[in-house]
Amino acid sequence: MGGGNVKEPLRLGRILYTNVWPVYHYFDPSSLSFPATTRVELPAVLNRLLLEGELDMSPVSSFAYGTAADQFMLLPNLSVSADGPVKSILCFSKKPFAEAIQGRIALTNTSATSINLLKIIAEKAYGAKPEYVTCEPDLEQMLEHADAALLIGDHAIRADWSNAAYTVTDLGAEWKNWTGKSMTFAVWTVSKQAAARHPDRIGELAAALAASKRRGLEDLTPVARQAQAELGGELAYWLGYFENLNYDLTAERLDGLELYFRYAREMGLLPQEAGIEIWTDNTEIRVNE
Ligand SMILES: C=C(O[C@@H]1C=C(C(=O)O)C=C[C@H]1O)C(=O)O
Repeated sequence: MGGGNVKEPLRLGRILYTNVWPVYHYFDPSSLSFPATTRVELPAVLNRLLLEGELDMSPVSSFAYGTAADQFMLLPNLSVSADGPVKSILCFSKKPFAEAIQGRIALTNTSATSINLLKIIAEKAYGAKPEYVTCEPDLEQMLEHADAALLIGDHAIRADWSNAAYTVTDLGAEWKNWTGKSMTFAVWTVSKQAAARHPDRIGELAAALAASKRRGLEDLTPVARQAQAELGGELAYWLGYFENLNYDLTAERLDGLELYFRYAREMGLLPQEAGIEIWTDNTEIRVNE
């Protein structure tokens, strides 16, 4: 028997961006056998809420997990990853990328993984020493004061649709060209405390998300139609966008993520080694109360 108060809701987070929709399209928290609340927020907000103990399980920036990996575990086979271009982690510049990143870079305040990925690429791959400023995700304002601007998620997609004049650099593609590896931007992260208190709930939740993802990926058309209805664009764009993303957490994904963590550690962006721990049904010692 799992411990914990049965009336106490499980506090879930969900990323506001479209990129997670294939995982959630057939997920209905009200059909879980236990009460659950959901906060839908930008990644940077979810990162803070999870790290502060305000959420029990949420997809968060993989960088945020890396900052406190000892207190959290990852739900199996879930991520937002790309093996090459990602299409929504985009650096916009007026000059070619290699030149623009020598100057001042405006970083979206909605991200943690991608802003550090850009620092790693700029400094380690290009030997640049840029100046960074953190900004609201508004491309025109960002480029008023900077040589390059990084946007993620729907902010990047919308900016890409309406700003043909800029050089657009896809950081998933940059990472792949440089390292040969995939990049994992977000991971479904559960606090060890919640996993110990409610192992049965976490198991049921992981199964429900896995089932929703399986159905969502089986036929992406309903997901793409909803994205088109809510955000505009072509159906073919959204189908291509979702088909291109990876939602698994295989050995190949972990390999790419571990290299990212290693580089972040080497640059002093991460305070400590981040060992990756995956939740399984029997990870936790179950406390009988
Ligand atoms: C692919 C994406 O992945 C994301 C990037 C994140 C980050 O940079 O911290 C966090 C969550 C994901 O939404 C995207 O937002 O475009």
